[in-house]
Amino acid sequence: MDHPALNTAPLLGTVLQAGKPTQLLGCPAPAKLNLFLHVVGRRPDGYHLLQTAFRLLDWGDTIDLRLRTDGVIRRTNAIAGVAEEQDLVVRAARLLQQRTATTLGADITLHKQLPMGGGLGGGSSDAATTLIALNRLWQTGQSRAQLQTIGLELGADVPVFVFGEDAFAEGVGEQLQALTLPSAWYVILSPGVSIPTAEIFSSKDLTRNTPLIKMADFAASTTHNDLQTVACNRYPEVQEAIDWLSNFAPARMTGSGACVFAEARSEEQADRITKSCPPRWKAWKARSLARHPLYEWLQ
Ligand SMILES: C[C@](O)(CO)[C@H](O)COP(=O)(O)OP(=O)(O)OC[C@H]1O[C@@H](n2ccc(N)nc2=O)[C@H](O)[C@@H]1O
Ligand SMILES: Nc1ncnc2c1ncn2[C@@H]1O[C@H](COP(=O)(O)OP(=O)(O)OP(=O)(O)O)[C@@H](O)[C@H]1O
Repeated sequence: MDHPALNTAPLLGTVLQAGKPTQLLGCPAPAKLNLFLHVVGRRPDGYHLLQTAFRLLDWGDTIDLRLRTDGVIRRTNAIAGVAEEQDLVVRAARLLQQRTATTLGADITLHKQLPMGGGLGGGSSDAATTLIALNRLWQTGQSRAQLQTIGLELGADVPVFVFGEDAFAEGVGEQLQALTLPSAWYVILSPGVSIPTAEIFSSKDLTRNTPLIKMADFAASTTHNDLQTVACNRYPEVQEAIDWLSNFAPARMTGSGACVFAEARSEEQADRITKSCPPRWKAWKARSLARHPLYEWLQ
């Protein structure tokens, strides 16, 4: 498929008398990959302690936000499989409204591109972009750290998108250290199944005792994704996709699946691999993103 370049220049829209934007259109919500994912323990509340490396991609959803002065928050378009009240963009907006006690609201339009239940963090990234962009639209003055804390209430994957850089993560994924990685092209393959994250984490077959590694040691050869074995046993399509992609480059699953990925040697190789993908699956190429496109919107 063509490289789906992520719009990195949201439109500020018309300006109020006070110089404040009334709409932010095309706000990017990039996908992530988990380059590796080790489950190293479990908290008393059932959440798992992880070590993982997050890589941001220049491919994702986009969100339009239009200011409302009546405090109402609503999603303006239908998204198959996600009811408005459950949508992380609506929940993120309501949480920020509540925490900052703003009287403002928003109409939110979500342009969904990322497969759901794909391990690409789509819903989490949508939530993070909503927090960052509404913080600007509503002028609610939250810092990056404050938005990361609010984001964690919505999901373990939300903070890294607010953090806005490739990161080595620990805890449940919220303890983040910036990671400097060389730029790279990836092929991402969706085997056409949607995998609920909770199902994989709650499996009795999941190993939860991978020894801790140091951030400096996370080279692909010494790491793996603990969730992959469980996902492949339950969803054979994931293993098939890994086997196929492994013909070209080392391949593994991202997050709790279902998508799998491999680093390509070049954009040309990524093109060749995506073009030869069997028709029963979808494949995309994507480039690493050094920083979240909205990084500068937070200090
Ligand atoms: C698999 C990853 O995508 C890796 O980045 C994340 O750990 C998942 O993050 P997420 O989708 O934002 O997950 P959440 O919405 O917070 O949690 C979904 C479910 O996954 C399980 N969960 C999630 C994260 C974690 N560290 N331990 C868990 O056990 C919990 O059962 C939770 O009910
Ligand atoms: N804006 C949203 N986009 C996608 N899914 C959403 C959204 N809001 C709520 N959801 C719910 O979250 C579920 C997981 O979707 P998502 O695409 O984020 O999974 P994922 O890529 O596996 O995420 P992660 O890598 O964070 O586990 C969906 O099946 C859907 O029910």
